[in-house]
Amino acid sequence: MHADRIQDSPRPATGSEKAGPAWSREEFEAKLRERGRSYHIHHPFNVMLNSGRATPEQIRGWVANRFYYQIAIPIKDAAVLSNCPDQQVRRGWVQRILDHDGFELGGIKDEGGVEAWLRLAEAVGLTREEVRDLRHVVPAVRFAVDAYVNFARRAPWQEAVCSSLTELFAPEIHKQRLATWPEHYAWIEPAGLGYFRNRVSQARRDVEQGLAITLDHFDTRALQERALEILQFKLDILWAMNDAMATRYGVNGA
Ligand SMILES: O=C(O)c1cc(C(=O)O)c2c(n1)C(=O)C(=O)c1cc(C(=O)O)[nH]c1-2
Repeated sequence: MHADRIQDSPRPATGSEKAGPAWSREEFEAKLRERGRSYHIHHPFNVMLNSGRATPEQIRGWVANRFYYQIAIPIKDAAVLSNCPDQQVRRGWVQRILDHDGFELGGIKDEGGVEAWLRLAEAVGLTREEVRDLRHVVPAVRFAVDAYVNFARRAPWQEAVCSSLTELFAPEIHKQRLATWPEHYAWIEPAGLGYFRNRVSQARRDVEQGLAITLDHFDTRALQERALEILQFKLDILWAMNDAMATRYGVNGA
């Protein structure tokens, strides 16, 4: 992981000649998207889950461990808000907290993503209690997730925004689950997959905002390279979570 380098390195010089000229917005966006090659969609543990080779125990292990990520996301987003002096950005960003924590306002009620994840947990045969008390969360998953929250607390808010850009690649992984799980895991109640359905459109909207901020802020070559490093740090967090789950629950061969 690159956490130490990201958190403790000095800020890069802006406009440094050594770094070369800034990439155009299109080139920069393409470089960010290229990093999708190290998204956890390619991790052997995830490939196992989505190709139908996982046992119920492995699926339960994944759902229970991922819950720790789910509850960390709104805390991470609150950290971004707390560091951000731009009202317009906060107005957009606050939606992410509502997406996960839910809300009840003017007669409209949305239970939110954390609740949807608990429904997924029940659909795969876990109790809400054993998920909420985090008894199944393996230490390295906890450390990886905590590294993300701590980064968002300590980094300039634009860097924390940039670190959310793994969401560029998330609609694909959610769509993959929706396409493969009902066929491979008929024992899972389909209503339990609602979380993945909701996230396809929510992630697209998140990415629109996160990408616009990143393309605007990281506008020298040195800053653009730093943005790539931050994105890689976050990709590594997701990869490390999968490594930890693979170690605990095993990976079945093809
Ligand atoms: O299931 C996944 O593979 C996956 C990955 C990611 C991601 O790329 O960080 C997120 C989500 N799901 C997700 O559901 C979600 O709400 C989310 C928020 C964020 C973020 O960094 O702010 N990432 C993700």
